[in-house]
Amino acid sequence: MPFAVRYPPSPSETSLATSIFETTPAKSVSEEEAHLARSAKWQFSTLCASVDNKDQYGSSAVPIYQTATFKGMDGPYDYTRSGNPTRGALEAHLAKLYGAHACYALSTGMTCLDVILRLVKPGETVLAGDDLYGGTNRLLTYIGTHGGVDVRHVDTTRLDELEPHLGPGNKSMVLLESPTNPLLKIADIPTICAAVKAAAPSALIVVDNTMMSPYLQRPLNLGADIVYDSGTKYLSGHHDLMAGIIAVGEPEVAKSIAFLINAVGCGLAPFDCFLLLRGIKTMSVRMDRQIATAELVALYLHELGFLVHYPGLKSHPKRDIHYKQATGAGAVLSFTTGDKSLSEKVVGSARLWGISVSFGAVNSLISMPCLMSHASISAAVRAERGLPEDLIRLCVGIEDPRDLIDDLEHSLFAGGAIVPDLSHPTLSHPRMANLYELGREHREHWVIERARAYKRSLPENAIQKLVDGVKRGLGFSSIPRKQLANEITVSAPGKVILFGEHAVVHGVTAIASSVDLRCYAVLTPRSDHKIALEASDSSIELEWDISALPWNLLPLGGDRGKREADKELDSALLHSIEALVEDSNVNKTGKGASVTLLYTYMLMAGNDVNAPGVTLTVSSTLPIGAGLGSSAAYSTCVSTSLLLAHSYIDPPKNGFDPATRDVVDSWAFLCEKILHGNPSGIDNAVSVRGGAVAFTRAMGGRAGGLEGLHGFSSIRLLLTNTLVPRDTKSLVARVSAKRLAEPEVVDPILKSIQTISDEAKTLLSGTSDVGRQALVLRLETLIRQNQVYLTQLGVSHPSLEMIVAATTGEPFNLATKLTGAGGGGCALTLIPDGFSETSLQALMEDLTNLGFQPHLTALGGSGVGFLLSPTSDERIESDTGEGMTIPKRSGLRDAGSDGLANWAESLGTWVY
Ligand SMILES: Nc1ncnc2c1ncn2[C@@H]1O[C@H](COP(=O)(O)OP(=O)(O)OP(=O)(O)O)[C@@H](O)[C@H]1O
Ligand SMILES: C[C@@](O)(CCO)CC(=O)[O-]
Repeated sequence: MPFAVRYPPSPSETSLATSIFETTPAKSVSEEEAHLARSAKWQFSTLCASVDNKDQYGSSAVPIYQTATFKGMDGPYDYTRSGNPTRGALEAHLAKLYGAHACYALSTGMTCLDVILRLVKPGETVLAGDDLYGGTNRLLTYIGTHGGVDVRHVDTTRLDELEPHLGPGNKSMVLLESPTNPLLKIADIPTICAAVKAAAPSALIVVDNTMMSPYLQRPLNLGADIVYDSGTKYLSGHHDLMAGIIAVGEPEVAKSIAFLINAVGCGLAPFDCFLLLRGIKTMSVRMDRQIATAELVALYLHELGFLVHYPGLKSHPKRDIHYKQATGAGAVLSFTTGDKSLSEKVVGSARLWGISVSFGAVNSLISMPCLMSHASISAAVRAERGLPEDLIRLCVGIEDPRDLIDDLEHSLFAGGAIVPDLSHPTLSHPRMANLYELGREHREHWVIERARAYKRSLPENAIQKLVDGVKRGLGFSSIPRKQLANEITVSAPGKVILFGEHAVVHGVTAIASSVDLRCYAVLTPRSDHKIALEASDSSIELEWDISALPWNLLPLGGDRGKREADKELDSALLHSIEALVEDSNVNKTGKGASVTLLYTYMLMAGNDVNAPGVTLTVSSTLPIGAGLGSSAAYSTCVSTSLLLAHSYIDPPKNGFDPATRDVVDSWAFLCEKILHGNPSGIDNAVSVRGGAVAFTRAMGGRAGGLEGLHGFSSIRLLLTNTLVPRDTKSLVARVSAKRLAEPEVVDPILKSIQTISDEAKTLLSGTSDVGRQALVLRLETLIRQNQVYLTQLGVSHPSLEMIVAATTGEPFNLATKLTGAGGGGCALTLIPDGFSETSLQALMEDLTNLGFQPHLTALGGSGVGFLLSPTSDERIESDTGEGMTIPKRSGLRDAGSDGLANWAESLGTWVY
């Protein structure tokens, strides 16, 4: 017996204070067994309504045992903190609903998380989501900073983001939620549970099921160990009490939870248990109505052209996964208007929808998560986690859907988000006898008709553009389509970071240089009004109808005449493009590359009523995802070619002038935000401008800095690719999460890296009077120090450590660190001037034998390049003897990685 306490009676004991309540004569064993067999098949609503109550006076409702203590020594109860009959009845009832070994009723949903987190010991890891309720985030941050727990925020709806954090030796707790709140992202719970258990058998999987309740989803059956649910929401349904539920599948875990609840004293008070029991009886009936109305509200907003997050909508990218694990879409949805102040006006105009936090009650609620439920998460972290500031959350109650849609329509109209469509036959909406008596199709028809009487409010010129765009897309426009006259051929280099990766994201200076590996791209005109992407390295061949792109979500307002890119991504447009690309059968590389191309194309086309159809063909000598800035080189190529195609910049005759480079850089940075999440901007800065730089990101009102370094190019570096794939976006997010959780550990590391970069900057500025040999020795020391700090930041990898060991030990005695985001990818080794060729060959052979790919790189070199005056296209004779043009894109496709640089040179004159 591990704990010397008396537990509250467990539901499996069906004790329910039998000795206190039992009055009716005992049934025969066979009669009781037959009843149990039949009741095991009861439907959920029957289970909700039938509370097992054996009151001594036959009371219909479970009595409230409003007492702190119980007399005597032998009864099942002594003190209400440890157990109470009203709570016992509630817990037994909940265990049936959750299909749990045991359920516990606590004072709030947050208390549940607090108790569960006490199962984690200092040094262990908690993997939590990145779309989280603000209160959850607050408590996790606290246990991260005060409990010595390694709390990491990753997108737990994505297995590939979770997996790198799991390991058999890494005792962890994984917190899942599906759908997430408030973005309604879906995690494939059974698949994630199975993968977590396979990779880390000792991990405890915890699911916050509040958005679904046991009516729609029972995660213990899907592989979870512990489930919690804020009883304040659907279970109680009336917003008149606070409660939390923990449901557990295994007796051992149940014992620990019971111990903690008793020790802390956070069991639910008897009166609240009574209220919660009462609420549960009507849960499925309430929720049926709430879900049916939520579906109508989601459809209504979708029809109006808003980006709506709701798993019940056909457009939800993970709708199928959701319905495999849950039986309904729930009654919470969210949408964006495209503008924060517009959203505030809409929310402020609501009357029937109460402006309030929380959800699940019979009354409908409207809120702006960034200002309310998620306000305790800083704006920067919200942005990092992709929570749009203009997001409106709707929590649908049981009011009549006609009134709810009426009030929402009024709010959207009063807030300026929609305007009446004067061409629509009627703006009056005759009330239907009873919407719920109509079949689903009729209900949806009512909603769609209603939405069609309005349209999203756009400034006049934007409406004209939209109309033109639609006409063009449908092909009955008289507007002649613009076509690119020629192919546009561009290239851009990758980069190597010598000092300061990751720290640079947080405002520390980093030192980097372009490398002799490049991405090449050809933008080819096409006449079928499509946009296509071909990437031969990654076998991508995709195309989209330009008219099928989500033009209605193009951000409005702002100065669309300006050439520079916006500073921030428009989340509504981005999500919609992601959903479009999600449908194509393509890997992660292809998805990122496609979303980047389409997003950039659309934003630029927003200024051009007549955007041309194009195919972008890319190929790269850079390894993708290896820390050498392949994404920045790709981003620079996409930006430059599209800027030229949309006539934002002129074809450079004598090379790119600084102002044009700034324009290209601003777009490349926006592309990097799509691919990276939270890039510092160093990779695109180097790719666009070439050469070597000291880069400091502009942050918190402080101006950034970009300084050319001229003592750099003669340094020889060996780059060794571990061939371990990884994702910059999640590594950057991991460091941010660590900083959030452990600022006292991370901030001093950042400070030390700043000192390293400061010294390196002086050494490499070309003005340092330190002798060459001393300079190289000093750089080697700085490289070793930087690697230690990167390891402490958690971004090294066993493969990188192997390279460090192979290069730093005898006989080579070199200095090595990871470069770029780490977690695999590449290591860089400084090759001092006197290092013999024989030793270098031996070293490269050793590294190759270890399974790595070493590459001696030349540093510095040109930034973005443009093929100026192409030699006449290669011509070949066809069978008929007629000349046929071989487009450059075929040359690019066929050149192969090794032949790319030669192919590019053979084309003609490049300017940079
Ligand atoms: N040649 C290419 N073709 C298509 N997409 C590419 C190409 N090069 C890069 N990308 C895009 O960039 C992504 C790789 O970006 P990621 O930031 O993970 O790696 P990296 O840029 O090589 O490393 P780092 O940012 O650490 O230097 C790919 O998944 C893909 O979407
Ligand atoms: C890891 C990082 O510092 C470098 C990636 O090449 C991220 C960035 O600066 O954007």
